[in-house]
Formats: sequence, structure tokens, C-alpha cells
Amino acid sequence: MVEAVETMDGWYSLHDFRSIDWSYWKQATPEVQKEAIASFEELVTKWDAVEEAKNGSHAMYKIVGQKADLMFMFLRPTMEELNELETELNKSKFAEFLIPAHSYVSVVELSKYRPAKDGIDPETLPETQARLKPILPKWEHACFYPMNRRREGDENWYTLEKNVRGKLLYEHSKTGRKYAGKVKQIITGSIGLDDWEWGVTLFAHEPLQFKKIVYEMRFDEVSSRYGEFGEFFVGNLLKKEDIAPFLEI
Ligand code: VOV
Repeated sequence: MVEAVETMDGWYSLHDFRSIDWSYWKQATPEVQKEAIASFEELVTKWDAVEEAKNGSHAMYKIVGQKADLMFMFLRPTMEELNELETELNKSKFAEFLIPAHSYVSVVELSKYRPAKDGIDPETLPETQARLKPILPKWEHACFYPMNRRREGDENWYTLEKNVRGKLLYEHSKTGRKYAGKVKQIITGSIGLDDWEWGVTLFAHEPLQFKKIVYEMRFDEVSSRYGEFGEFFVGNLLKKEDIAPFLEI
């Protein structure tokens, strides 16, 4: 029987996409708009404190195109905390002007394809823990998309031996490493949690690097034969201090 790979799982993740009801927003009085902006900023202050205490992380991006206006990526130790966060956002004054656009639930994942070095379980290493519970980079651009590994005829990831899968992922990582400093990836696993098998969140200083890396990876066997992709979302960083100017009419 083909052996599954053991995964190391870290913080739970929620990608929460919202559209802004701009017509409704434009009709709101300046006082109401002020109150809504303040409620949003207060939430961000709370999220910043959680991140400061290393109990989670978050990032906010303004999505380009009509799939959504905002993407929030939240990381928390438990699923309950993600739920609380989402509910608190929904109860805020600002949420009166938001329309849910999309969401994705997953958990930060690393896999143990490589044999343990010197018999040390990689999960116990501080550098692994830092990758499983990452503080999200507030790089200028982010790109999110879900993906599956194919399970069709001769292209069935789940009938490949573990060492073969490990080798293909090693080749994949060699392409990825060429983008060091240009693209940072957070892979979240969502088998049993959401509609696709993995969420791919990429951060870059330069949006063209998303196209370059995704294109180059399309030629890696692990993507060309075994990759299936969902909807892409791409956006620009929204900093707390830019919330008011962004919403100003
Ligand atoms: C930005 C660079 C980059 C780098 C360095 C990198 C490296 C690595 C390593 C070393 C490993 C394996 C061990 C682990 O850590 O799990 C992975 C694993 C994975 N990757 Fe990756 N990946 C990158 C980037 C990167 C991208 C851009 C994509 C999307 C692929 C595409 O075609 O659009 C991706 C996908 C994945 C997935 C879905 C997995 C899990 C697959 C599984 O079956 O388990 N990844 N990845």
C-alpha cells in the first residue's frame, strides 16, 4: 500500500474575502463613516496585539478586480479563535458595509518527506515551529489560490510511492528556491477542511513575480502532471494607516 506522508501542522488559517457595498457606503453620513472606520481600526489594533504576543498573525490586502475588495488572512492556534475573529468582524460597524465574497479554511502545513536528520524530529526544531506559526510578511502584494493533486488515470498523485512524491516535491522546491527574497509562500493544508486540498498564499514585492513563479512551476512535473488549480485572487497590501484614505469618498 502507498504510504501517506506525515504532516506537521501549525496555526489554523482563514482567508476571508469581502466586497465593499460602495453605494451604501457613499450614502452613509460622514459621522457613520467615521464610526465604521474607527470600528475597523480598533479591530486591527486588537489583531496587532495578538500578533505582537505571537498568538497569531494577520494580513490585509486590497483585491484587484471584481472577485472581492478585501482579503483578510488570519492565523490562529485554534479554529474557535478564527470563528471568534470572524464573528467580531461581522458584528463591527464596518461590517454593515461589507458583503461576504469568499472564504477558505485551512491549516499551515509542512510535510515530512525528507528523512529526519541525525534522528531529530524536525517538528521539534525552532525553525520548523517558526514556519508552522508564521508572522505573515506584510509584503506589498499577495496572491491566493487553492489547488489539488490530480487523481485521474495515470496521473494519480495518491497512487505514487512516497519516495517518488518526495523526489517530485524536491524538484519543485528547487524552482521555488530561485525566488528566494522575491516570493514567499505559505502552504496551508485543507483536506477535510475546505473544498480544495491546499491553499497557496504567495507574497511578493513585485506582482510580476507571481506570474513568473507560477508559470515556471507549471513545467515542474509535480504541477504539470499532478496540479489542479482553483480561482486566483491577487491584491495590494492594506496598512492600518491607509484604511481611512482608502475608504474616503
Ligand atoms: C516560493 C517558493 C517555494 C518553495 C521554496 C517551495 C518549497 C516546497 C517544499 C520544500 C515542499 C515539500 C515539503 C513541505 O514543506 O511540505 C513544498 C510543498 C508544497 N508546495 Fe511548494 N514551494 C514554493 C512555492 C510553491 C508554489 C508557488 C506552489 C503552487 C504550485 C503551482 O504550481 O502553482 C506550491 C505548492 C506546494 C504544495 C501544494 C505543497 C504540498 C504538496 C504535498 O503534496 O504535500 N509551492 N513546497
